[in-house]
Amino acid sequence: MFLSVHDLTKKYQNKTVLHSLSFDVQKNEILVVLGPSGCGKSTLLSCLNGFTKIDQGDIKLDNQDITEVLPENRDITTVFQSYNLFPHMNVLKNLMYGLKFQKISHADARKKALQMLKLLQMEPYADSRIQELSGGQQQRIALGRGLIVEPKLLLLDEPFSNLDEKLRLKMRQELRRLQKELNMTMIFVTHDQQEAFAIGDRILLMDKGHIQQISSGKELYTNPKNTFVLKFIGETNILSDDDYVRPENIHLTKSNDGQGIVEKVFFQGSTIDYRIKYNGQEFQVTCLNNGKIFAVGQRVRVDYKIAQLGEPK
Ligand SMILES: Nc1ncnc2c1ncn2[C@@H]1O[C@H](COP(=O)(O)OP(=O)(O)OP(=O)(O)O)[C@@H](O)[C@H]1O
Repeated sequence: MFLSVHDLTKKYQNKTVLHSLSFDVQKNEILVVLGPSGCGKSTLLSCLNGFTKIDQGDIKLDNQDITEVLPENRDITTVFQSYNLFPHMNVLKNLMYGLKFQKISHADARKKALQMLKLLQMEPYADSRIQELSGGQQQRIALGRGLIVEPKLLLLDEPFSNLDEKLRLKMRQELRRLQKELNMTMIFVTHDQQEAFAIGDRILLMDKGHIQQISSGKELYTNPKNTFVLKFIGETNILSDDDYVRPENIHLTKSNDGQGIVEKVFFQGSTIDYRIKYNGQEFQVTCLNNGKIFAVGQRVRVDYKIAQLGEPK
């Protein structure tokens, strides 16, 4: 395994915030760390890059035990939500800055920075001042500064959360493109599950410093291991301790003697969400908008197949 984390434990005073985490990351993989606010995502990154000392466990990167290695010698770079760009340097110089600590000539550093600008599709901005760039452009340069040093591992801590929705979607695709072109290994932290699905080869879902599940996004959604995963990922109708049905897996048919009653209609554009009262329980249902929209008070037949926790649907 390229990155191997074993039994990683972190305590602040007497409070354990990371509980014996063990996981691997393959070379050229993007692992997304997902979880609610305060679950320990940033602390985990900080333990990996070495800025936070761990209490227990070990970390191996590319066959080297880096548990006790100083941050600057770990060959790991972190890109943060705040861009941390230098306002007094132009775009090209900001990119070249990352190479300052590598033993390469000024001319080669400049050449590499120009190549990176090309890869980022920002060639016209080489001489621009940082303040002249939009938020998305600044984020792209911050990403470029992390990528240019070609670290063994690139850590990204909610890098797109300052961007508007449209730009965020674009940057997700951009990141995947850059990762493929540069063959990078990345760990990407987010609390946004759509972002996790879009970016991650696999997702490590965490809660209160414990790993709840590590798998592909599809597996996380269709085969949640426990109630936390089930409730955290997507919407769901819980029927009993282990039984549930996802809103899109409920089929409604107009029927005057149907046992379900439409209580609320939420028009979403391409889909329509309904709240249905059926069998003494409220159900959330998502239907494709095929032009036939049920009205509030309509009686409907309700069909679904029950899914069970921990079992493939
Ligand atoms: N320096 C510190 N001293 C004490 N407790 C800390 C410190 N840093 C983090 N914590 C605690 O560790 C836990 C995990 O925090 P962390 O910032 O890693 O969570 P997170 O998942 O990144 O949250 P968010 O999504 O809100 O950024 C929290 O309970 C936090 O209060």
